[in-house]
Amino acid sequence: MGCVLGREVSSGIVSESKEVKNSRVESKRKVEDVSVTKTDTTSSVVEIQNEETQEEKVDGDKKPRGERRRSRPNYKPSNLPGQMRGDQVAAGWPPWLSAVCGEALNGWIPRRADTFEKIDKIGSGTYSNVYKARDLLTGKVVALKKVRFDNLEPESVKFMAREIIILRRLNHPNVVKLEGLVTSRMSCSLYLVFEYMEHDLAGLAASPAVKFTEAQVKCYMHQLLSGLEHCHKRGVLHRDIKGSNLLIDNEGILRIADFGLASFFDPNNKHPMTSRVVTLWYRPPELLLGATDYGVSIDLWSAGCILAELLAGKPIMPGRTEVEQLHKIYKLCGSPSDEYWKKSRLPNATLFKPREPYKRCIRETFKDFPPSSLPLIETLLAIDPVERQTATAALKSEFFTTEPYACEPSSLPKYPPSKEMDAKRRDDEARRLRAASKAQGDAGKKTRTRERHARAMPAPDANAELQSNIDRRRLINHANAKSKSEKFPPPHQDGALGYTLGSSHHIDPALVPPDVPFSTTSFTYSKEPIQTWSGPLVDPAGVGAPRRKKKNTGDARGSSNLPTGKDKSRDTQLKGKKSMA
Ligand SMILES: Nc1ncnc2c1ncn2[C@@H]1O[C@H](COP(=O)(O)OP(=O)(O)OP(=O)(O)O)[C@@H](O)[C@H]1O
Repeated sequence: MGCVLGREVSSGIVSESKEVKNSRVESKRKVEDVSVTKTDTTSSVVEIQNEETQEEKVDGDKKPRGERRRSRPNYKPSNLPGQMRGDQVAAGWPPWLSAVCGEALNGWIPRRADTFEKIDKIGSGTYSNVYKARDLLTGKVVALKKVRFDNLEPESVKFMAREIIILRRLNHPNVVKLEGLVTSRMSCSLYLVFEYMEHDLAGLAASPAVKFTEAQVKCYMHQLLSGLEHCHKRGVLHRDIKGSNLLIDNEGILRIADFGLASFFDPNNKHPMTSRVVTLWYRPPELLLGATDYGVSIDLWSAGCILAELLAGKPIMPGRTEVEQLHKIYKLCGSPSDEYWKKSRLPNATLFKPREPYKRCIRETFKDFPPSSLPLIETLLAIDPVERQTATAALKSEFFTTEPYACEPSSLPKYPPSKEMDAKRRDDEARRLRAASKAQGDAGKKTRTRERHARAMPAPDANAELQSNIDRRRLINHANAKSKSEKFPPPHQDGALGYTLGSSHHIDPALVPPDVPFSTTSFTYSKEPIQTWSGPLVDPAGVGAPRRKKKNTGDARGSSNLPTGKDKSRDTQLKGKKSMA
């Protein structure tokens, strides 16, 4: 049975068992800002429990999967003394979880699955499914994020652990709050319990019925920057700020969610971190250029993209590939100054330095925006990360201190459900209708543009093009778990996990869009098979074939051996092959 322990569970945020209370766990370092309540409960059986039970039955008499695969419980922040770990297991936590994030479990006992009633599936992420559910102890509607362990690897477990540890360090009205964890001593499944949020900003922005006023944009941006300010003050970088990760409730409160890519950082004790984070459209230039030494400015860039997007009514830089993304950035924000190239020493600088500098044209492009927004956009979208300043500084900018002031969250309209998932459903429905009407000779062109701009390509898909130095084992492991590995950058490339940096990016010229005027002589060209995170090795014969030279067109500057139409279609096929696997 899923919940073998069958002990008392909490009704609220946290519950505390006798055992935990009496143990040394209690006397050890407490996670900040966690209130502890004690409740006695009974339980009733619901669907979630069945799911969990099934999983454990599959494992039969073997150890739970989490335990079996816990080959390297070496996640530093959680290396609890054995006694404490024992106490946590006695309190009902599975050993594998205690091993990787014991610190974050202190003061909590696991909630039982049978104390929740699943209502609906509301989202599905890279490594999780999210359900709307009712907490049977409180009657409150919550969101349950079920972490998928179908492809359990120590790395995935560590990333999940990091998310939990980070979430428990944060406590702010504009940051989603982890209210508890559902698991049991014998279970290898895990649900994160969150307050239920009805909307997300991407869904609202994509809704044809919604057009934000300046005061409303200020209200959302103020909340976003306040949440970011809190994260940054607590040494947390979010690393995936985008509309679909900004949840909004019916009271207009915005909370930053999805800390799956977040990491701790300490400006005084820097470690190299992976540059393969942040969804492409919101990714700052330094990450595209391979920076591994970065800080809060990466989140501020994303916030700048969101501010401009809310005012423009559509994403401002919807690149399809990393190269195209960088090109869009250069066209809007200008290319880096010589001084910046020199001081930044970015790994991909020589690959992406344009032959001619690009002029910055933010003010011209956004001339219809409220004048007070332009200095803030200029700051947040500065090419040099240092110039982006901080969330605290942004909150003091004239955008927020001039009329019309930010409206009160409670005065925001009550929107119908508008999750990104709802937008997807709308798109699917529109597509279905279009297909039907096309058959009658009427292709609904109007909705198409909006639909195409409505969602950012997730970081994983966008990144797939540049993965070449990934070890084969991970590659095969991830072939069936689309984009998961991108969500979980390899720990050996992420200083946040205490590993040293590993491979660097290899750029395949075949993947450069034809309108990008970078010097292709600076692209490395390899006959080695392209490896990606999201699929198997491609046919080396196809990849290594010599390319024909092609004349540059459009605004491309200088000669290029960028792919021809034929090359491109072959590359597209190759890419298709990769992602299909
Ligand atoms: N507290 C919540 N209330 C309501 N819906 C939520 C909540 N948390 C998450 N969701 C929904 O579930 C989706 C996936 O959640 P989340 O982004 O945390 O998972 P993920 O696996 O990290 O996803 P991704 O790969 O998209 O980053 C969200 O886009 C959102 O629509």
